[in-house]
Amino acid sequence: MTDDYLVRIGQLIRDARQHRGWSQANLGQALGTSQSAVNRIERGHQNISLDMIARIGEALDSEIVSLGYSGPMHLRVVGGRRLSGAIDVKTSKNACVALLCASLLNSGRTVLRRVARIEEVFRLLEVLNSVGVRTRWINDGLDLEIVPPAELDLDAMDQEAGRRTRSIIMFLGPLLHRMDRFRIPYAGGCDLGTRSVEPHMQALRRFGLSVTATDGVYHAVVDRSVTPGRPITLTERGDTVTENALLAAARHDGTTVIRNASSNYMVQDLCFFLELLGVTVEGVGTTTLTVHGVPHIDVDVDYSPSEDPVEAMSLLTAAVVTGSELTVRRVPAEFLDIELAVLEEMGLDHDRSAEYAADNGRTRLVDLTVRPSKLEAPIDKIHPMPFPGLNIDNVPFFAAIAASAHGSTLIHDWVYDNRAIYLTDLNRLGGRLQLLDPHRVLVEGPTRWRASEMMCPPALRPAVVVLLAMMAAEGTSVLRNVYVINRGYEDLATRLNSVGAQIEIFRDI
Ligand SMILES: CC(=O)N[C@H]1[C@@H](OP(=O)(O)OP(=O)(O)OC[C@H]2O[C@@H](n3ccc(=O)[nH]c3=O)[C@H](O)[C@@H]2O)O[C@H](CO)[C@@H](O)[C@@H]1O
Ligand SMILES: C=C(OP(=O)(O)O)C(=O)O
Repeated sequence: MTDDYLVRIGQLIRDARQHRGWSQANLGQALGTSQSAVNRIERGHQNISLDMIARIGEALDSEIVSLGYSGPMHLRVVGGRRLSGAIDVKTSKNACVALLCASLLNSGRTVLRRVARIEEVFRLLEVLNSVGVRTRWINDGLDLEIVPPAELDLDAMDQEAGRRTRSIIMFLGPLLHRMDRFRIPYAGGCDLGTRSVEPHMQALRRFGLSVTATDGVYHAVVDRSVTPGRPITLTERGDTVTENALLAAARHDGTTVIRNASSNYMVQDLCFFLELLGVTVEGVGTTTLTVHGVPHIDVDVDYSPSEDPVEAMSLLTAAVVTGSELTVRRVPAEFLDIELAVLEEMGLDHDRSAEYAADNGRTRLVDLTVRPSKLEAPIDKIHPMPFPGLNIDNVPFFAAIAASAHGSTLIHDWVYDNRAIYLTDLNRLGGRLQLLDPHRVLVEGPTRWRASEMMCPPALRPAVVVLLAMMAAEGTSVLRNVYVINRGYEDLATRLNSVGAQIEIFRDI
């Protein structure tokens, strides 16, 4: 291997080690070697065999390099290019995964229109297929047809696929109506620090579900003599917990009141879908949902999930950081109200079209044209709140936007333990972000972005933010192992290229 390769491999190893939170000594110990040997490897001063690379990858739980086409996908970004034209927002990951789980309530055929072809959906489809649900892409791969079997074979479940998504937790609500005992794997998803499932258990206990967790598996038992009775008050106004409670209430023979419910976009999509299944949901868009369930659902149903506000925010951010004029079409503006108000205060020059209805007939969309603007840092901190507050998943995009603005911006992500930390990866690209504590980042702008080569942070939104900053940086950057981006965005590189970006997809060796 040439010295250059040794240096690059060394950098990848250092990145992977730091992402794991390990010191060189920790890695040395795991490999049965010394800290100084690890130091030499990371600086590219030590010849290293493929076998050693594989061992390091295993120790760090990260594929450093891989052989063959199916290895991790990387992006090579030629930055500093202006974007132009128009780009459409796709349907949301978070509604699609909830609707896939909801299809388990129905004995009939479910068709979901324009489902985003993303890894998170693929994982859930693998799980559904493994337990006997027939799914196929129809209409040239645009739409998804789902037909459940009379009996699910949960013992055959693809545990590996299940463990890679947090959404598997939303099997609990539908399954408790189908069987008295069952097992599902622990919920996974982005590495954002501890994410409690306790609120789910607290809500579903009211439907007679008790769960014990051992060896990576939830063992669920249902006591059918237990019914919710009085209103269920959620201890957290979380999205998936609200969805799980809705899924359980949908086939409960009676009325269930859910208080402190999330009224966020994916919950609304689920409510509209449940209505098509014959379930009545009062209070959609509010924090109290009253569900009139139906014990047996056997209908052929056809639903169009709405557009993704977080993807819309990502595309708007792409325009802002590259100083471009870009039209983002099909933006679910009602779920970006605060974000747009803040951007307006910061000085973003933009136009909105008149509103029009999404294909579900309910969600309101607009086309937004963003123009190059001289942005000022916002006076107040950026912080998320459950809807109708600023969307939790949109907070990371404000780090890139704040870095483009004049002045300092405080970003307070109180929600996740790790997500704000990953934003400091922007410093590798010339950003000036100071981590004040695990939840608060101070961003100084404006930024002269510079190209760099780095690993994707293991969290979806920070990873996209890094990609967007690479698009703004003059020169060629490399972003390695972008599975986490593909988890939530369909063909992002190709679609950004269609409006003027230059991003090449490649794999190792
Ligand atoms: C598949 C899906 O839809 N995923 C979304 C969903 O995940 P999900 O519903 O799984 O979110 P979590 O349950 O992990 O909640 C996110 C975090 O917020 C905290 N929390 C939440 C509500 C609350 O009232 N108080 C509180 O403290 C939780 O403890 C947790 O730390 O919602 C998250 C928060 O919007 C989004 O980032 C995810 O994209
Ligand atoms: C945190 C996210 O997703 P998930 O709940 O699927 O991990 C996200 O969409 O940013």
